[in-house]
Amino acid sequence: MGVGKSTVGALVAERLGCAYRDTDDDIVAAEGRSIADIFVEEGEPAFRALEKEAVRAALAGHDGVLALGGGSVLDADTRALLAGHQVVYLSMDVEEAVQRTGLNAARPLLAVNPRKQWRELMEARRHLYTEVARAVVATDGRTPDEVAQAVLDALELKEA
Ligand SMILES: Nc1ncnc2c1ncn2[C@@H]1O[C@H](COP(=O)(O)OP(=O)(O)O)[C@@H](O)[C@H]1O
Ligand SMILES: O=C(O)C1=C[C@@H](OP(=O)(O)O)[C@@H](O)[C@H](O)C1
Ligand SMILES: [Mg+2]
Repeated sequence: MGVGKSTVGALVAERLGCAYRDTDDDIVAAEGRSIADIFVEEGEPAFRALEKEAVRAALAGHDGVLALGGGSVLDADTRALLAGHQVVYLSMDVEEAVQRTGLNAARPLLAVNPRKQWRELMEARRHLYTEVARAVVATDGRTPDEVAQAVLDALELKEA
């Protein structure tokens, strides 16, 4: 969460001259309400069910760069679907995470004690990110443009 998947995903798509899509945006558009509202009104399991279908639909119907929500890898079927794709795991340390997400209420899982929540989420998820990733790109101290270039380099892709 907050590592720059959405920001860098759009930059990578621009450089490759291909389409960009973000499953969180798809969910918000389909539901007509924010991620935070979905969490509050329906709870996390309901959000995860929407997310699973959003990722499945995007992987089937989109050709280009896809940014996922940070929790999408919690679903085993989603991880299996990702196996055929060029998945990049963007990493950062906790201090960078707190700076990037700040006190932003858009991420309900970090709403209370973001530093502790982020650490705990990463401890639970790190192995899943590593499992699905073809490449790991560290983002600490790098601008979004530098991260986008590092992603292209890691996947050995050339700018269009
Ligand atoms: N490399 C970076 N350096 C500094 N800030 C960044 C970087 N990448 C993204 N950000 C900022 O961090 C915040 C979270 O980025 P976002 O792309 O929404 O992350 P994610 O989709 O992974 O949650 C945004 O305010 C964004 O502008
Ligand atoms: O990691 C998570 O569980 C979440 C990450 C968010 O997306 P970003 O990773 O784009 O912030 C969003 O899907 C939701 O708030 C839950
Ligand atoms: Mg995002």
